[in-house]
Amino acid sequence: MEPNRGIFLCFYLMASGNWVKLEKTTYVDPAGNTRTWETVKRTTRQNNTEADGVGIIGVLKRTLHKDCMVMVKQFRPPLGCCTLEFPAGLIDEGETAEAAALRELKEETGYKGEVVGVTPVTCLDPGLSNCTTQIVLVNINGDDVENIHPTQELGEDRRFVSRPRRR
Ligand SMILES: Nc1nc(=O)[nH]c2c1ncn2[C@H]1C[C@H](O)[C@@H](COP(=O)(O)OP(=O)(O)O)O1
Repeated sequence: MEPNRGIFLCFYLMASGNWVKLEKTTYVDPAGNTRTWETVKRTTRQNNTEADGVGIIGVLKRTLHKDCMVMVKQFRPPLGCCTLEFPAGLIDEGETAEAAALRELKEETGYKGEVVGVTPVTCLDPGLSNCTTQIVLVNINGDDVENIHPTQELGEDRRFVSRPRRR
């Protein structure tokens, strides 16, 4: 993202919940016109961090196997269905993006990884939200005994449970 932050005049709170809030942002555009924008913000962003969360590209490396990308299938209430996603999650108080990535990878996939790279802060939906993410590249040693039988530690509300097919 560019360092130029524009000129914000005020933020009018339209609605607020435990996790997100909706604001009307009054700002001056590059042509000098005063305008408004409806903006969604997370209420959970920690102090001293520019990123709300991390997305994790986890590469599973095993002897005599091709490298695999690790993805998680989980129920997502905003969509009302399950999605196949890169592991991801919010950064906790006092946590670095690297530490959040290793913690979330373990929670969501059961794998223990090693960070090999981190992107600058990115925004995936800047027309809607100021929500920001850092993508963390993680190698997973699939030959490591800790990674032979990984167990997901996702909350019950987000776990994907496969049901028997109807006949
Ligand atoms: N927008 C949200 N609404 C909620 O009602 N609850 C939410 C929102 N965003 C996050 N959460 C909750 C759900 C989880 O219990 C925790 C942690 O989520 P995390 O794993 O860090 O992030 P995601 O993978 O992006 O859900 O927060």
